[in-house]
Amino acid sequence: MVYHIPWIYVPVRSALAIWHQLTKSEIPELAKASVLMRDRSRVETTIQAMHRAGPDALQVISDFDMTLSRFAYNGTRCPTTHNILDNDLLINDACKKRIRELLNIYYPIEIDAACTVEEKLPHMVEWWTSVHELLIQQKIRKDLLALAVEQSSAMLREGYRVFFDHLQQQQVPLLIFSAGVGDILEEVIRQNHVFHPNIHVISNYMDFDQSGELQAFKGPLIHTFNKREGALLHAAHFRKLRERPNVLLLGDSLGDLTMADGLAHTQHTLTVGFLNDQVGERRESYINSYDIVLVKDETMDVPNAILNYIAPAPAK
Ligand SMILES: Nc1ccn([C@@H]2O[C@H](COP(=O)(O)O)[C@@H](O)[C@H]2O)c(=O)n1
Repeated sequence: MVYHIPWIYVPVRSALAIWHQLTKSEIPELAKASVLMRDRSRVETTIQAMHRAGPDALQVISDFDMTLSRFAYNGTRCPTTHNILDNDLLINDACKKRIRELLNIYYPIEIDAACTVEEKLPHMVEWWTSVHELLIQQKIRKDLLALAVEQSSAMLREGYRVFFDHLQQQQVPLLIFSAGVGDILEEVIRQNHVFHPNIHVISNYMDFDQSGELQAFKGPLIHTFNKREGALLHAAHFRKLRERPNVLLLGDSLGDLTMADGLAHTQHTLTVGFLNDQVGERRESYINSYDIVLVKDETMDVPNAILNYIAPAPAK
């Protein structure tokens, strides 16, 4: 005969219900329509563990283009850091035309859900290399970069100030790991007044000659799908942060998931992926790869709410 012991099962059930309720009430943003999760329980358990460990155990690693910066505003695409260079101040019409042709050839490959990373790799190297060579031929002037950023329609995601300021106040290190152009991304965050001392940038930096003209790009090329190699090359940076084993990782490409590969030891990692483009085709792979997927969400609401729970601002 099987006896049901309700006083065992009922409390377990209600404990689970309270658990879900707790996270829902602490982070109601997770119930936004734009949020998709493959395994809500894993997300909740990870967030709770990171909350218990607190801000001193945390570091944030984020991609820049289309992750911290907006993908679109009022239905119009916002520029990437490379696209910001598409300005009469910096390059001539023939160069603009060629860079746009290359974008039309290679961007569809970058986001093609039917293509493997291995298949994409040579194309990404070709794209970045060709564009950088074109930019070098233009002898872009360093002193005009700030003006080009000012004249561009680049925008950081809604809620960016809370994100940057909160991390700075809580002294949580923010690594911005970008396959874009480092000089430009720094200028974008500087002009938005959020280039705080807790920020470290790994990116493609321009090398200017003595007269201030672009002569090369520094260091090994970083493209969307080789961030793992880039992370391993910057082992010294990651070693400095070994006392912070919990990682909040933000990206917009599956390649961004390797940005934390330079860390020797991690305890808890929560990955948040912005799915901006080709949503239908890429939804499944994003849900299978990121813990939280934000579909066509131009805000920092969810990362901000998670950070506010993991690393709450001290009560005033
Ligand atoms: N010539 C190029 C090359 C790349 N892009 C885009 O920039 C993004 C940079 O990568 P993040 O790691 O910062 O996301 C990438 O997604 C490319 O689509 C470009 O616009 N022009």
